[in-house]
Amino acid sequence: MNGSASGWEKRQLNKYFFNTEPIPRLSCHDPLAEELIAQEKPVVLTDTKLCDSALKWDLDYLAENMGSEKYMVFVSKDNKFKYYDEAKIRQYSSNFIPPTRRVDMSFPEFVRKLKEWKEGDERIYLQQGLNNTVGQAIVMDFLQFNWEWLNVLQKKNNWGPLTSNLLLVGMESNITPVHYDEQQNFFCQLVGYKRCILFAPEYYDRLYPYPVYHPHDRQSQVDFENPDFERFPGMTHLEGVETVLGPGEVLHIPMYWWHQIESLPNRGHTVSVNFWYKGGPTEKVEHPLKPQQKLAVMRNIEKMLLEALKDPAEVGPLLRALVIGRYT
Ligand SMILES: CC1(C)c2ccccc2-c2ccc(C[C@@H](CC(=O)O)C(=O)C(=O)O)cc21
Ligand SMILES: [Zn+2]
Repeated sequence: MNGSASGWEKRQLNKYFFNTEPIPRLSCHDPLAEELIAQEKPVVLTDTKLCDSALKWDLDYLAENMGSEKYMVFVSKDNKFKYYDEAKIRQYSSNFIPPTRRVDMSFPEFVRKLKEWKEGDERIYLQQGLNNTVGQAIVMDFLQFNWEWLNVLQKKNNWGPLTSNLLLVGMESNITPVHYDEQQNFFCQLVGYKRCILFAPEYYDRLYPYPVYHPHDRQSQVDFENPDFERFPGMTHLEGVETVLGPGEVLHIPMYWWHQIESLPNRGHTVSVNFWYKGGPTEKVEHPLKPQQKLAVMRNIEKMLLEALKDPAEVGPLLRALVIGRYT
């Protein structure tokens, strides 16, 4: 199954309160594909062969070849794996309780836990940067990725350097809640199926990101399964795009685009690799600014105000005094 989930498969997906349109699915040879990437719009590329050498990365192969290193595994009491910035926990005065905890374990140990898992147990999600500590066979597969295709796109779009490749091995039904990243992302699905729901960057006024100083910076405060429309009224106008990504398919998640990623229920564990690139420099600033640029401006204002006021509790009142009755 991929992309246009058929009837019974659609019923398998969580039903949310917002509508979505399908993300275009194109061949990487279709000029429209590169056009959408240049316009910073999401697109599924069905035939890049980007990670074909890794389509064999099933649990046994990875356990066999991921060396005896310990890998970063997140553990959650429910099926949500919300990112949090450990560095910000210390600065953030109030008592922040991390929603997941980090455990380091060897790959064979991770596979055993996956296979022994039963309803009610904590869920696990392996997230590990691909680096030279992984086994020789994995490095060989990695070197056979379709780098020339990626390098051409990187140059055409004037992106910065590739900063990291994350290897992700998750359980069916695991959810990474809606958030944005400040990098361009090519997201490759290798094993299993992931539902990817995306929202345009201008929806920052409908997805209510946490304050920048909060450990959950860049995450939405909204819980799609339990939406609080009183607290977050902008959600009622939310509209997204989505796709179900299958093995061998690549989704471009443009920088600042919100995304929620769900390993499909009852379709087995998932293996993905992502490619994060720094965004390119902004040549000449044109007005009106793009939503992505406005988001960057708002993040800088928050940081400056915090630097000036020190106490996060003073930021809201000052911004209200600045805006209400004057800019509203
Ligand atoms: C949830 C998790 C494991 C995590 C925990 C703690 C710190 C960071 C992260 C982190 C970062 C990226 C992903 C991959 C992907 C989402 C997905 O595929 O689930 C995604 O959002 C992207 O590629 O941009 C997943 C995670
Ligand atoms: Zn992300």
